[in-house]
Amino acid sequence: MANSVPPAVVRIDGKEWVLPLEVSFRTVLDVLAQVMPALNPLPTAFEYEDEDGDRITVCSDEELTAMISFCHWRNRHSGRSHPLSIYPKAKKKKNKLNLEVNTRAPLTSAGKSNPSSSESMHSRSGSFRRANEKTALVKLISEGQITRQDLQYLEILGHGNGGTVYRTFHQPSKVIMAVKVIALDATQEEQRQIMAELDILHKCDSSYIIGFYGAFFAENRISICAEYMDGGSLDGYGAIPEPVLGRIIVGVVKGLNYLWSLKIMHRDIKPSNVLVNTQGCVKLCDFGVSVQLLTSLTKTFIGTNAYMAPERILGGEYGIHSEIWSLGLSTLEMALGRFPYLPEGSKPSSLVPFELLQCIVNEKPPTLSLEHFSPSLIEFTQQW
Ligand SMILES: Nc1ncnc2c1ncn2[C@@H]1O[C@H](COP(=O)(O)OP(=O)(O)OP(=O)(O)O)[C@@H](O)[C@H]1O
Repeated sequence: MANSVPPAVVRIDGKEWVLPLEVSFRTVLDVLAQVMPALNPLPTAFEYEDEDGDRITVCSDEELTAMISFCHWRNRHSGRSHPLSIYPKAKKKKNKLNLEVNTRAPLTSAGKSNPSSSESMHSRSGSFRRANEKTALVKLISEGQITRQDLQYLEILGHGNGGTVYRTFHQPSKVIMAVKVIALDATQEEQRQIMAELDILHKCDSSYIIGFYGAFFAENRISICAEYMDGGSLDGYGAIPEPVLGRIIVGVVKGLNYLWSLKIMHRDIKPSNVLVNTQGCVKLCDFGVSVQLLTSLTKTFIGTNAYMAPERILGGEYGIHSEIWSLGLSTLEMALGRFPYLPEGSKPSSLVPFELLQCIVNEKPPTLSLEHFSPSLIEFTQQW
């Protein structure tokens, strides 16, 4: 079938190249190296500018697909083939966990070093990434709701208490996303309320919060479509070295601070709800924006949350102090590589034994030893 959309064309060092169908990221890097033979070191990624002039980094086939979607979108709007300039880029070094660590102060949008936020995990490549996601989001929202027919489930990323998360390809936008499918016992009215409450996620705009693409009900299941994080959740990394952990915690605290500024409580802080990607971004997911969704989930939820603060176990009021407890316990778990109340090698199951809850309520909170950790990390984990 003839395609009426002008093809995607890139401009490399003044030369134009019509991107072949099914072009791979590797091929684009090879072409870059051929067109610009003086490049040293060889590029491992490249950049382009989006419609706001933000630089977007491409370092995978998925990101190349997003760039091509952007070219097509721009061509459709202008009605002509609009070459997109791309620029070679050498990638930063990665650490043992494959997380990119930004050791310099991050750059402001004006490109200057910002000393006041030198603790930030959010590197400039993180902001490129965010702009990339923003383009995808704007495109998705302008093209309407996501439906089941648009989704191609690729693999299971994990199972939680309420549902299953799939790495999923959204055909119309060519975006890879994470779709969480939860079986729910909710009436039509409750479903309508959940959708209305989830709407606030469209307004969340922080580099420390997972991007939200949309949600839909099909039969008695809700599918929540969110940004895919290729590093997964932090429950799978074992003991995280302190310099990396420090930066992760900065990201988590910034994410929580952002949610609290919107009067949203997370309500489920734990390592499996902190996601990372290979760009070095740290983002929070699974926070409780929908009261109705939480209510419907408790109808099917069995077990107890092992990260609950003592006052919550005792039926007291939930507040920021309860979130701080869960943050502290999660920090201990990520530092030790095991749930701090349980002996080495074991994981807290969803069905937490009564003795564990008793222990949380009655015993002194666990601590880190000075032998293995810095005084500042120890002090941080004792702020509950
Ligand atoms: N956006 C995402 N990108 C990549 N992986 C994800 C994403 N969201 C979830 N996952 C993976 O799927 C797993 C299951 O997630 P889910 O939210 O269902 O459960 P959980 O947080 O592990 O447990 P619970 O349901 O008890 O909160 C996570 O542990 C994580 O590894």
